[in-house]
Amino acid sequence: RALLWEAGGGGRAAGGDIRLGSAPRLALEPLGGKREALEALGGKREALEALGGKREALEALGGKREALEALGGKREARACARLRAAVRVPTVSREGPGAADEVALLRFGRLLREEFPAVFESELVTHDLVANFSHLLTVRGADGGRTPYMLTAHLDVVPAPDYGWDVPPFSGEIHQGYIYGRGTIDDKHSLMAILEALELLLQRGFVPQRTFYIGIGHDEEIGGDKGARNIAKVLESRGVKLDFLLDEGMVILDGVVPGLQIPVAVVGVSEKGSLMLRLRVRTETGHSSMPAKESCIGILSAAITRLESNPLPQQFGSGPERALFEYLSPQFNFPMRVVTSNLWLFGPIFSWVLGQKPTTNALIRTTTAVTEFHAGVKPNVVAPLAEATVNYRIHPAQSVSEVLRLTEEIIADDRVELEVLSSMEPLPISPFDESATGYWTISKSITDTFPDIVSAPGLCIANTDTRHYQKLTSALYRFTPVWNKLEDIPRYHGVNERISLQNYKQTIHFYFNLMQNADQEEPLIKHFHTEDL
Ligand SMILES: CCCCCCCC/C=C\CCCCCCCC(=O)N[C@@H](Cc1c[nH]c2ccccc12)C(=O)O
Ligand SMILES: [Zn+2]
Ligand SMILES: [Zn+2]
Repeated sequence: RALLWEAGGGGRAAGGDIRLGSAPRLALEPLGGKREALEALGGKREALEALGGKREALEALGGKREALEALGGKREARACARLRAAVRVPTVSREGPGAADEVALLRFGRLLREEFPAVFESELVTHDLVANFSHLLTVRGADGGRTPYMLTAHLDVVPAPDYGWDVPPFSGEIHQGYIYGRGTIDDKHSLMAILEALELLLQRGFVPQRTFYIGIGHDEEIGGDKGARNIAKVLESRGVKLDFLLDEGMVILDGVVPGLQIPVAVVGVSEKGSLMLRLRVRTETGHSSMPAKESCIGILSAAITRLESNPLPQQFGSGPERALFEYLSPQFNFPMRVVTSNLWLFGPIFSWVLGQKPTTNALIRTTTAVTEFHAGVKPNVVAPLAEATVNYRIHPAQSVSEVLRLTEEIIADDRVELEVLSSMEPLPISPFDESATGYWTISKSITDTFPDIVSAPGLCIANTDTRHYQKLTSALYRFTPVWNKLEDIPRYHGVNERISLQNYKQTIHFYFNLMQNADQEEPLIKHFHTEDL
């Protein structure tokens, strides 16, 4: 069937080729494959209509030939279309009971089955649906004697109100060489890239030596208690032990680490703990013409001010952040190289420097974030109740109970009640020494994909599903190869979340390399190379 693509609207012609108004060749050449490319754009006529016309479509591609070259060919164009389709399914997780969009979750499951036929129809692959919406894939290896490993990702996303976005957050639009939308870096890029890599390898006749699992949770953004927790239980009930597990987490940082001249891929070998604390003050209510000296709002505000002006003590040197800077030391510019190679001497001053910016401050201490404040009922009523939420992310050198004790000391006011909403201790440090095969498999796959960057172990400052898998392995790693400049960091859970076409292609290559590297005993040799893709 042919498509008619006229300026100002689409329509289907009775026969013939794709028609593109006044400049057909110009548009078709960069598309490099007519129908396939248009299909790759995500659904023929609908996609073109969504793109809104010839000029808009080309603009959406962000520079015609350049954008398609960035995609690198039909295969990449299809992969890109699949990620865009994934973004268009609004698998939003919200706090509270019954808040999951079950229709979207089911639709997403169907999308995976339809888009990755080689995976879902392979005799090597078993698919388990877990807790209705999560997925566990078992890819059976030829050598049953080798310890399996696991890749994990999540299919849910945080909410994305339209406000502030350059394009609608669930449109998956391409703009100037980037795919925009909620989930493009957290975490649909990783989930789709894992399946793209497996699909490609299976199409090429790849039979893994060792079994591996792919776990896809559906509620990571609200703690993973249904998805990842039950995937882990299924594996535990089967007696599975893992060599290592790789989940989302840390990323490639370019220009984020002060003084570092080259980009660094930080592999999270530990993860901060978390404490969600409700602060509550109750006072007598009544007519606002006769207020008491202090209101619950004033008392709670003062407590919060004390918490914010007394950050918890820095812990530099007692967690994995030290290893990060020691690994990276040769790559720093002159004064920083001296500092980072003599941390025994410069540790305190370096720690002070790190404490000046939110991104690096998060590495060295338990952070205190006041995230909610509610109080008052009416302008002329003395408020009976003021409540706030504080979210601590706990440095591995501290514990939940220590943070609670310090909070009480800092607030020093019995009128402020504390209620623990949820808590989790920091996760242990996973091995990254020479014998840590998981760490080195990930590290080698980073180097294979990005020859010009360094990788280093570090601390994951946010939380992931990995804690649910602790009974299966003590080698838990957190990394996806998303390339971040400093200005990109607020895109996580923020507006204009996006991934470049080039970076998405690299993400697929990373997992493609990893699935082969994971099979190798020393030396690591691959059969299929990304140049063949
Ligand atoms: C020199 C290094 C500088 C460091 C710079 C750091 C830059 C970090 C860049 C990106 C961070 C990306 C984080 C991605 C993983 C995010 C996972 C996530 O969003 N988790 C949520 C939800 C969550 C999951 N489990 C729990 C448990 C307890 C609380 C919340 C959650 C989150 O962490 O809030
Ligand atoms: Zn995530
Ligand atoms: Zn997230």
